[in-house]
This record gives sequence, C-alpha cells and structure tokens, in this order.
Amino acid sequence: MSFAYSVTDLRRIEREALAGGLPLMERAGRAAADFLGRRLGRDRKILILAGPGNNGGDALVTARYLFQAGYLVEVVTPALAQRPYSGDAERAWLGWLAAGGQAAADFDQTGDYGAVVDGLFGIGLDRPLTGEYVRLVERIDQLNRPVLALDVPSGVLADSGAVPGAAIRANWTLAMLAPSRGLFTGAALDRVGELHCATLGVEPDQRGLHPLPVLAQAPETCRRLLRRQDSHKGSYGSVQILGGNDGMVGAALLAGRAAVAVGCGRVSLGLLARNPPSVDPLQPELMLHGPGLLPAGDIAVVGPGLGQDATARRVLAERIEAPQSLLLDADALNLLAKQPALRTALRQRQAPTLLTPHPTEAARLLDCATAEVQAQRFEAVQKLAETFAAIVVLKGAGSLIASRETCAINHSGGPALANAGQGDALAGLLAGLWAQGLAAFEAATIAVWLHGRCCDTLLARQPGRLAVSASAIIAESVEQLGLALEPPAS
Ligand SMILES: NC(=O)C1=CN([C@@H]2O[C@H](COP(=O)(O)OP(=O)(O)OC[C@H]3O[C@@H](n4cnc5c(N)ncnc54)[C@H](O)[C@@H]3O)[C@@H](O)[C@H]2O)[C@@H](O)CC1
Ligand SMILES: Nc1ncnc2c1ncn2[C@@H]1O[C@H](COP(=O)(O)OP(=O)(O)O)[C@@H](O)[C@H]1O
Ligand SMILES: [K+]
Repeated sequence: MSFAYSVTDLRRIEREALAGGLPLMERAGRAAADFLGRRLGRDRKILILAGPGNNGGDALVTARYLFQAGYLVEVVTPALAQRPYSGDAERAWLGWLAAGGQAAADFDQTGDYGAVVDGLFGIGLDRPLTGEYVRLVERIDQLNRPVLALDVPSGVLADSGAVPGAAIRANWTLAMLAPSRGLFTGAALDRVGELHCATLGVEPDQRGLHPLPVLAQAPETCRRLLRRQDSHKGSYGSVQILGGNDGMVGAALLAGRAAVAVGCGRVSLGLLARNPPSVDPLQPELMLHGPGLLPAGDIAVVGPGLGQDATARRVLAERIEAPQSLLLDADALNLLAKQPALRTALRQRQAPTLLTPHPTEAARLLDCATAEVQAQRFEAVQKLAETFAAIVVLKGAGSLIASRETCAINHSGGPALANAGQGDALAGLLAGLWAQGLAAFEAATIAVWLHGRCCDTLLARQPGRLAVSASAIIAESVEQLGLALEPPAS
C-alpha cells in the first residue's frame, strides 16, 4: 500500500528531516540525475529549468550531478534577474557555479535537447503560473521532448491536483520524499505522466500525519470476503435496487447484474417504469418487481435510472426513512440537492449512508459550480461526508473515497470509463460487496478499485481501445475480484 500526503504534511516531513541534518536537496538532485542517467545517453544535451524556490534548488543540484557525470547541460533560470536564491537553493546555485556551470534566462527553441528537467515550481506553488512562466511552459510543450518534473509538474497545485492555468506536461514525475496527494486526482493526472518517488532516505514518522492510502492494488480488506464452508445465500446479504424509470431500465439492470457478479446473496430490482420487463434474460437471477412490491434488503440502492418524477421522490423519501443501509446515486442525489427536507432526513439517519456523486452531482449537493468541486476535490468530498454523515465517493479521474475521518484515493481505471452506465455498474458492485458484511468504507474502496482495475485489464488485453462498456466491466469483475482474493505471493 502506498500513501499520498497533503502539502501541510509534506512540509512537516521536510522540516523534521532537515532538523535531523539530512541533506535533502543534495539527495533530491542526485536522485533526479540518476533517474535521467538511467534513461539517457551522455551524448544528449539536457535542458534544465530552475525556478525561484527550492524546486529550482533541486534542479540546480540535478544539473551539477549530470554535468559532472559528463552530460551536456543547459540551465535556464528565468527568475534569477528578479530574485536571488536563498537558503538551500542559494547553496545549490553557488555549487552549480563552482562546478563551472552557467545559466541563461532563456533557451533555444530549435535546440536538440534529449530531455527537459522541470524544476520551476514544486509544492510551493499556490496560484496559477503567470507571465514569463506561462510562455516558458508553452514553449516547452512545443519542444516536444521528454520531460522529467521534479516533485510536481510546474503549474499543478500539489495539494489539490487542480491545474488552474498553464502547466508542464511531464513524461515522468519524480516526487521527492513522498508524493503529494494532488498528483493522484483530477486535472493533474493529465500532467504527471509516469509517477516515481525518491524517498531521499527518509521514513516519515507517521505520528501527527494524515497519510492517504492510494489504491493501486487490491485493498487487503478484500480478503474479508472469503467464505465459510458452512454458509448459505443469506450469509451474503441482499440488495434492493430502486430505479429503472421509463427509458432507463438498463441502468437498474446494470446495477443489479454488477451486484450479482461480485457475489451478493440476493438481488431484487424495484423498477419504476410503466411497462417494466418481468425478467432479465441475461441475468435471470435478478428478481424484478415494481417499487411497491419489493422485498426489503440489507442494502437499498436508490438512483440507477430513477428519474425525478413524483414516484421517484416518494421512493427516495421512503428509503431515507427506512432503517436499512442506503446507497444514493444519480437522480437520487439530484433530488436530494433540490429538496431540503430530504437532506435533513438523510442527516438524521441512524443506518449507514453512502453517496456516489460525480463532480456535477457533488456540485449540486454543495450548491457550487462543478469547477469549484474539481479545484478542491479533497475538501469537497470531505465536506459532503461531514454534511451528510455519510461515506462519499467523489467519482472521476482519481476517485476519492471519504468518511468523516479519512480519505482514500483510487489509482486504477481511466478515461475509458467515461461512458453512460459506468456509474450504475459501480453502484451495483459497491452494494453487492457491502451486502456481504463489509463496512461501507471498505466496500467503497474495494468497489472503486475493482471498477478501475477491470478497465485497466480490459485495455491491457486490447491496447488502444478508447472505451470499455459497463457490461464488459461487470463481466470482468468476476475474474478480477477472484484474483484479488488470492493469497499474497510469499
Ligand atoms: N528545503 C529542501 O531542502 C527541500 C526542498 N525540496 C523541494 O522544494 C520544493 C518546495 O520549495 P519551495 O517551498 O521553495 O517552493 P517552490 O520551489 O515550489 O516555489 C514556490 C516559490 O515561488 C513562489 N510562487 C508561488 N507561486 C508563484 C507564481 N505563480 N509565480 C511566481 N512565483 C510563485 C512562492 O512564493 C514560493 O516561494 C519541493 O517541491 C521540492 O522540489 C525537496 O527537494 C525536499 C528538500
Ligand atoms: N476520466 C476518467 N478516469 C477515471 N475514471 C473515470 C473517468 N471518467 C469516468 N470514470 C469513472 O466511471 C464512472 C462514471 O460514473 P457516472 O459519471 O456516474 O456515470 P453514469 O453515466 O453511469 O451515471 C465513475 O466511477 C467514474 O469515476
Ligand atoms: K517542478
């Protein structure tokens, strides 16, 4: 299991390591030089961009090590004329000069560079790049050379993953000490490239820190799903799915099929459509009813294809009042956003609640713009978890799973999941796992990881595929969950 950190936590790790006398900048520059050294022949010239702060200091140490190893190195320090270096970065600057290095304020757009090192800004950047930095980033883009970003691609906000303006598009990002949480979510994912970490010999003392688990592999909690011999279908829970209004029956079917695929004991659908099917021929295990005749389940899912008519509102209000575990998705969330009385009732529930908004649904619930949610994904998901006393999955690139106490970041899946039906499949996977006795947060982390993992494996089998369907994900989830349950290799 790997972890990501807020900038506040990273500053603390850095402070404590520096107080212990560790030469962090020297190690950071060394790590970056080694990283490039393993990937680039000595005959190639390397362009190094050094910004005004310590990220620039890292870049200058990188330059020195590469230069001393025999590489041709060209250093650009766009801010030097305006602001002298200080502290560790000043020592790095003096070290670079002492090694015989030079710096220019600009680079040659036609230069034949083997690679570019981006040391403009790291975790210190807290606003959009401006002026000369924007032009520099644009010109680096036009160079079209491999870019190694030091710590964070410049222009990406390390704490949030937001990219409020121009930003470096890296092929590799080498995070220093430990990766910042913003590298794993939102717009940052289009800038980071392949993520690596140089721990600089520091093992953070976790006391007082809030590391966020990064779900790159199957969560260990998966193994809680392993079954006793002496068990029966009642041991693996029941899910009722309410939705499937006119024209959207498929959404409820997808959710139901997904719940069956991950092993839920019994799955019933309460369909709101006027002429609902009486059987799903592709998944006859599903029990199809009208919303009024549905047997109670351990978990109710309200939302897939729900619509927003009067029946949808009534069904939602009833389920909020019921003493069952409750998962709300899609139009259930939109109705919630519109109706203060439903929100109040939801907050007062005793049984566990789970919400799975995509960013626009989250924005409606928080009464703000989607862009505001995306600019502050960690705060948004935390606020929803607190406001509704719920476990919340904020979907989209780098989905976040939050309780009031903690937050995990998903690192599987990708844009091939950006198609209608995937939210329904996720809701079904989640409810099907939750019904088997896991805690809501555990079920959510496994489901979100599994959903993305299925996407990754389908793409690996057919590289270049643009999209995968929800049906394909559900079929794949059987095998991938099975693999996740295998004992760890010793
Ligand atoms: N102190 C050390 O020895 C270490 C520093 N490290 C490096 O230091 C970085 C953090 O350094 P800093 O805190 O100096 O921050 P940065 O080097 O990320 O630079 C930010 C500096 O520029 C200013 N700034 C912010 N936004 C700006 C904008 N849009 N336009 C112009 N200026 C802007 C800020 O006021 C700040 O001083 C890390 O990302 C990492 O690369 C790591 O190597 C660990 C060790
Ligand atoms: N670019 C992306 N990267 C990673 N995951 C994505 C991306 N786009 C969509 N997804 C995932 O696909 C699912 C889509 O859910 P949602 O938007 O609710 O779809 P639906 O149309 O089925 O309601 C979510 O789990 C989301 O995280
Ligand atoms: K950088």
